[in-house]
Amino acid sequence: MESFYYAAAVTFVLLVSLHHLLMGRRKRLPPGPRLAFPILGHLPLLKKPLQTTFADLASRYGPVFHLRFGSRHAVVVGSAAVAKECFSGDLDVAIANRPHFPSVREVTFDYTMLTVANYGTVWRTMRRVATVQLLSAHRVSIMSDSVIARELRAMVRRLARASAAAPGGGGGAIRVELKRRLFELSHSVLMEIMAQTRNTYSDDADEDMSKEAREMKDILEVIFPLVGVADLWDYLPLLRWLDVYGVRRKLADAVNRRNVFVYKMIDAERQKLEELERKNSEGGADDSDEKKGMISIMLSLQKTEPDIYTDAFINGLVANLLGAGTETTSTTMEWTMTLLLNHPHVLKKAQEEIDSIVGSDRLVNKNDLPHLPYLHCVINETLRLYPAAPMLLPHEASTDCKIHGYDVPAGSMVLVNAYAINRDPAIWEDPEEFRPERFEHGRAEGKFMMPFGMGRRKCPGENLAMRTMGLVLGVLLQCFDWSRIGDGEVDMTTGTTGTIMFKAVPLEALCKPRANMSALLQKI
Ligand code: HEM
Repeated sequence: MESFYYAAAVTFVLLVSLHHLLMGRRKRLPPGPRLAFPILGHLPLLKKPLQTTFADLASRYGPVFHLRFGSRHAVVVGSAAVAKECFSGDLDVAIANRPHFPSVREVTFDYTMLTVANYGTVWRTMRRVATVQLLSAHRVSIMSDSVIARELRAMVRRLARASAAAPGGGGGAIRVELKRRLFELSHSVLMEIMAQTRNTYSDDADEDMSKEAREMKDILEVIFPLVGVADLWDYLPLLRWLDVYGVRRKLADAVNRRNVFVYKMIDAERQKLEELERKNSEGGADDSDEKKGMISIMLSLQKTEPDIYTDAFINGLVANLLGAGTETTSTTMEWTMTLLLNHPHVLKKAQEEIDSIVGSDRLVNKNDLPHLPYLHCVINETLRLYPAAPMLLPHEASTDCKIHGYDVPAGSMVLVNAYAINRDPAIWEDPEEFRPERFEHGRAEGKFMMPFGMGRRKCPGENLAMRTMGLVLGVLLQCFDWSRIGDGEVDMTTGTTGTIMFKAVPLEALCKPRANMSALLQKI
């Protein structure tokens, strides 16, 4: 009997070893560095920012390589051809999930937000509401004439007033921290579209941000740097149990503040909706969806489908869009202005185009944008060099699949290095140079870049972002002259934390109303 147990145990061990051996043989993972640490895998070897480290690794291991992030497989894609393969056909679906990290869980109500939800019903419903009610071409077009134009006028007015109040008789150059103004604008546009709420401003000419935008910026400045794909806190349970670095505490505090902020918006909308319904029952109100904000529309849907449109669902979607829409758009505009300051001839050429097409009797509006091709080239060139999400958002394989002929096991994280793809020397001549002319006269047609991603999880806010950036940059260049503070070039160092490529040092610039615009600026 004893020998029977012994034989059974040996057979079992042999079968398990054979299975591992065969599986190991059959799996052909992409190449990658051999040296890895126990438990942590390659994590300690990765210098930040990751996009440049990954570009170096791609030159050694090829367009798709394999790393271990803790016990997780990570596959990094670094060429246009493989990225296109990833985001078409069945593979696009197979890698449409998002990896789940403890830090992300802290800020996304258990991964139920649009940006981080797995590919499935919740994601589909959120994406549909966001696309139809906020980000469709039709909505964006209506918003351009109303909300965006109004907020932009307010921004120009504040800058002109601050300049008029400048020491030495006014009208001179003032020092402006641009990111704050650009964040304020992106934020107030989204707030108005979602809740038809105007931000609270004091009359102080020096105030560059509303109370609400300041609060949201503070919240996002805590959250974004703590939510990345390769942070030790996410991989080492001990760090989390002891809450080393205070990550959990900081995230919980930021989420509480964000909840207070968003629920206040929702409550205010609920009251407005009740008022509207009361008037409507008396026969006197126009309650068409076109006139409502996104939150009101979801609150109406809540009445018929309460299980789907819960308060948590609405809160999550609003918080998510405020986060996804503000930092990306304002950071891209900050990079654009930085590049323009370091390339004054490009700035001048963009201004000349605006002067000749729009003139100085009115502000740039949405109908002008198709007639300002050089401005469009400037924005495209910025998106190529400084994509706000340089590795998109992380994807995850829901099933075993193949990328570029290599095996990618289910559960692997798939990272696409858009930053490196956009600078691929095989596609772009002198790829590191800022040269908007490369997009002129259809010259870049057929060339590939992916600042907004591709496939099912592609950014749904591209329309709104492109329209906002066109109008804001167009008006800022039309109304003001911009110059650097000091003689040297503006620093281009990128931040190293989180998934958004911030400018390490916020841009400050000198801003002076243009002489040909003084009559219009006084009327605004
Ligand atoms: C210059 C501005 C922007 C850039 C460069 C940008 C870029 C991106 C990228 C690269 C992704 C990830 C795609 C992927 O994972 O494959 C993404 C996702 C997303 N973006 Fe944007 N974005 C911008 C503006 C906006 C705006 C204005 C909004 C909305 C108000 C928005 C909402 C979202 C959402 C909700 C997702 C997640 C989509 C999903 O997972 O299904 N973005 N964006």
